[in-house]
Amino acid sequence: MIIVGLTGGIGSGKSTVAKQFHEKFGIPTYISDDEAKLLMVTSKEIKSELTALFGANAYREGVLNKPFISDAIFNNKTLLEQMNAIVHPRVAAHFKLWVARQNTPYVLKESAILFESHGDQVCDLIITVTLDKATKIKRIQKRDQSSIEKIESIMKQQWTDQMRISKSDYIIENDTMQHMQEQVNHIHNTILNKIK
Ligand SMILES: CC(C)(COP(=O)(O)OP(=O)(O)OC[C@H]1O[C@@H](n2cnc3c(N)ncnc32)[C@H](O)[C@@H]1O)[C@@H](O)C(=O)NCCC(=O)NCCS
Ligand SMILES: Nc1ncnc2c1ncn2[C@@H]1O[C@H](COP(=O)(O)OP(=O)(O)OP(=O)(O)O)[C@@H](O)[C@H]1O
Repeated sequence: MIIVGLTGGIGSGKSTVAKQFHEKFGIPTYISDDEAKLLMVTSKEIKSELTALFGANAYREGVLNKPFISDAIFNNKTLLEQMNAIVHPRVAAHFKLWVARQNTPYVLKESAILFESHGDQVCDLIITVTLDKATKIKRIQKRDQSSIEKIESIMKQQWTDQMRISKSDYIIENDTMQHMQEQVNHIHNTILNKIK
């Protein structure tokens, strides 16, 4: 079995693309952000280390205090890196266990920060989802009413599309659903042929 990384900046459409691979072709998809968030509330070690890093406000009644953490990290690279150093090694270990349970020709590991977190090192192939900045912002705001300032501060902490593209095997331009689906079909068939 091979591991295919699926990355792209905030709002590029990674989750939507991952859903296509899963629903159309039954490819197991590991959504790193969802798994990270789950581990951040279920792992005693992560909870205590995040509480030591951010203080008692990190959690409210056992629930991650997202607005507080978001405000703290997205304008503070050092703090972001400290949080990542607590969370990401645990996500990597969890991913390894998950992969061992799968039984398909390939699996997808979806992460906005695949390269930044060095998750690309366990991937055999990498797909980057691209989209122009203005459309990304429009779609994010429609999805979750984030402010432009918040979106821009997150974008600044992530790699650019150019950097991702230079290290990727396949690119999906997510301009329209139909175009995206055509590219997903093509890439799925190409990967299957490659590993035959
Ligand atoms: C910081 C948190 C609490 C902010 O939550 P909030 O609901 O305000 O924002 P949301 O989760 O929608 O994140 C918005 C976007 O930020 C980006 N993002 C999230 N975590 C990170 C990170 N560690 N580094 C860079 N970008 C990130 C993603 O593109 C994400 O879609 C939350 O994102 C979180 O718990 N992040 C840690 C988990 C993680 O590292 N995920 C990244 C992929 S593994
Ligand atoms: N081709 C498309 N046409 C129109 N809307 C789309 C398309 N692809 C995705 N979207 C919408 O754009 C928004 C962002 O997509 P999605 O949540 O998949 O992005 P993401 O890259 O996973 O984002 P994040 O990094 O923030 O988690 C969603 O509301 C989604 O429904």
